[in-house]
Amino acid sequence: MGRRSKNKQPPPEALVSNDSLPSKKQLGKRKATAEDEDSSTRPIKKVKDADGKHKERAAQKLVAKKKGNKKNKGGSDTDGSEGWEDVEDVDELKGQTRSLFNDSDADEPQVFEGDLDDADLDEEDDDFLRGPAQEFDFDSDEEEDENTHSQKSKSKGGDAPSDSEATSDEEDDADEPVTMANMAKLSRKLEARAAEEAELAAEELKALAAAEDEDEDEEMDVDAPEDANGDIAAEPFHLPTAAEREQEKASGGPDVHLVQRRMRECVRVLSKFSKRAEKGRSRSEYVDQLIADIASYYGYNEFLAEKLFQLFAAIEFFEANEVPRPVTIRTNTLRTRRRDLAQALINRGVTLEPIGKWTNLGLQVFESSVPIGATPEYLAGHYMLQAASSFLPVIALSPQPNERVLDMASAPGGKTTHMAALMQNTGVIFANDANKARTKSLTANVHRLGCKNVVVCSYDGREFPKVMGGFDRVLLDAPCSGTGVISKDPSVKINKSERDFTLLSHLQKQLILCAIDSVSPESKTGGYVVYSTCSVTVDENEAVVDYALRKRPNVKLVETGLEFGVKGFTQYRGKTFSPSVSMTRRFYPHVHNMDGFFVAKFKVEKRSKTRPTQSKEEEAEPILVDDDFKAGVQETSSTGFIEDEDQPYLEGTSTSPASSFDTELTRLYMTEAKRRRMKAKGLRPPPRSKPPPTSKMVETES
Ligand SMILES: C[S@@+](CC[C@H](N)C(=O)[O-])C[C@H]1O[C@@H](n2cnc3c(N)ncnc32)[C@H](O)[C@@H]1O
Repeated sequence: MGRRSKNKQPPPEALVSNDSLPSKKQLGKRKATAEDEDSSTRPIKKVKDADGKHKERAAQKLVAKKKGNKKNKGGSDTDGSEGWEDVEDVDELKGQTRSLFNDSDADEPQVFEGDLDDADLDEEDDDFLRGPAQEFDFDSDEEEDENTHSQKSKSKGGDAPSDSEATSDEEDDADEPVTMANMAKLSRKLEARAAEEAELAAEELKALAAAEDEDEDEEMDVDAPEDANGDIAAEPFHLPTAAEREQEKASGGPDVHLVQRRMRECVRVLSKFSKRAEKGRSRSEYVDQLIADIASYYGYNEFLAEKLFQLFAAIEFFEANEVPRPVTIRTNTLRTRRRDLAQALINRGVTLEPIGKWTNLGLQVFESSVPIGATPEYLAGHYMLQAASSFLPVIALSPQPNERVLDMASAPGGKTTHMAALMQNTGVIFANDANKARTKSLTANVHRLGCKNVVVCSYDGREFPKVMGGFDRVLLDAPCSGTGVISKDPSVKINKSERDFTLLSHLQKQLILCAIDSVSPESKTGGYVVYSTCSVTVDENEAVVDYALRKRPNVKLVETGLEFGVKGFTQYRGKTFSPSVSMTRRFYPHVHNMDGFFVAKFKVEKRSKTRPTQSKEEEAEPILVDDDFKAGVQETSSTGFIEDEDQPYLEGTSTSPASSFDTELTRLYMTEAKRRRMKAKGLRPPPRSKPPPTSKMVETES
């Protein structure tokens, strides 16, 4: 029943500047092939090293490669770690794939802007991981950051710099005992030194990579690439023809080593297509082969492999999905303080550390001799087992004490209970979820964590604000495809089709308009909506946000207040979104070591009399809710979009739940009108059999 954590990964990397991408040092080594005897199964991937030292190793390796065997760019390396796919290979693939489309077709994916090597990653966080957790002094919640730094000082204290590196100041510091008084000073020094070191290392890596690239251009015979073991292959690489691919499929698919090599070769060719391509072969043939190999190697259906490859044009995302994300917990400040919780868990044999500077609630669990989901502290509601990414939308929404808040899709309540704590159990949170079965775990969490300001209810989110409205803030953590959480739920790799994305996007568009309409523009303290998903696709994120901006001219995007994350796309594969969409934030497993996530924050203002513009395309777009379409929605209605004629009813919506009877009558009336219109257009109207929502309030108080 409990969850036993054995997670040795670095903590979620949070201190990345908005436009930046991971540098080489972020990437670990992965065992790619060693255990894999059966060519039909893909290799088990393991993180070999996450102790924060890969930067040096990467640099050493580059030096070694440069000095010695330039041909050793493949599955094994020369330092005895046979079978470990080299960090740089993955990185190189990425570097190369980033440029794959530079001179490519018109529908070039807009991926990342900025230079990989410019990423300002705070490797310092990794240094936490080396110190024993028991040394942590969670002195006071107000001084979390200081404590964090002190731990760095402490763990670094035992790890004195080499003579050549240490400045006299640092030598002094190394001897100086850490006290409350000098902790901040020491910590600042250590940080400055670490930043300097990181900068130097990054520069060194850059220089070495550039030199290596040059050497490769000059010396490497492109017709004599290495095989999976890094040796020169007897045969030059040949891109299979369509007939050969068919033949390969018919004979049970290629050997995993061959797939690995082919992926590497395709990336290499695509990065310098005119120089390296086989005569008569097109770029798209290489791209197709690469996507097919990614699909078979990582176990995706080809549709999703292509969709995700278009988004990232790199394989790191796929790699990161093979590794579990860090186990993290959120302190429930309604019951305890983080330092007390940390101490209690440490006493039980749990090894943990603060997640990062951006949250003073989170702890990352590395190892535990007790099931982390069944400790007395867990049962007493001192914490919630919660992915770090799940903190983000609540931080962005920032609910205030005494406000009236709607959590439109809330089960199992990770974010609801976080909001209740931020609101100090004041005001009211309506925690809604369309799936009544899921409200059981929501209710259980609400009780366990001691939230007294939560009303659990179960409506289709699209029934708001007719059910109730006038909220100060609304969180819509929307149902989504889960492409950001593939490491947790690998079934996503094979069970998502194009139709799923189309239907999900429709549902999300419906929900977001209802979320916006549920907010009171007159709220004195708020007037905000946060939209979030655990998906990385543009259809479910920027396209939904942009749609809301077009359909609701009374809302605008505002900054999320999150210090990290990649900017949302303003252009993607021929689509252009509002420039303000760059204020949204994306989070990636391979960049931030947290689940893939998306967060957008809107400010809702008063409605003007002017009608929103509707393009021809939108007018023609019928919103059909398919009976078969579940997508995590088990109890949905099919009311479709709130149309312009809904406005009088929306504007008349009372903030009192008691008015829901009137609005329900209205809804039924509207549904009938809509059914008639759909029939007139030759469309199949949804079934009538939905029970009235007024019966759906769920008891929370025992
Ligand atoms: C991403 S999960 C929410 C997770 C939750 N916010 C948390 O932090 O624990 C999405 C939820 O949306 C619910 N859902 C799906 N369709 C819905 C709809 N039409 N209206 C309201 N909720 C819906 C699902 O049952 C699911 O629990």
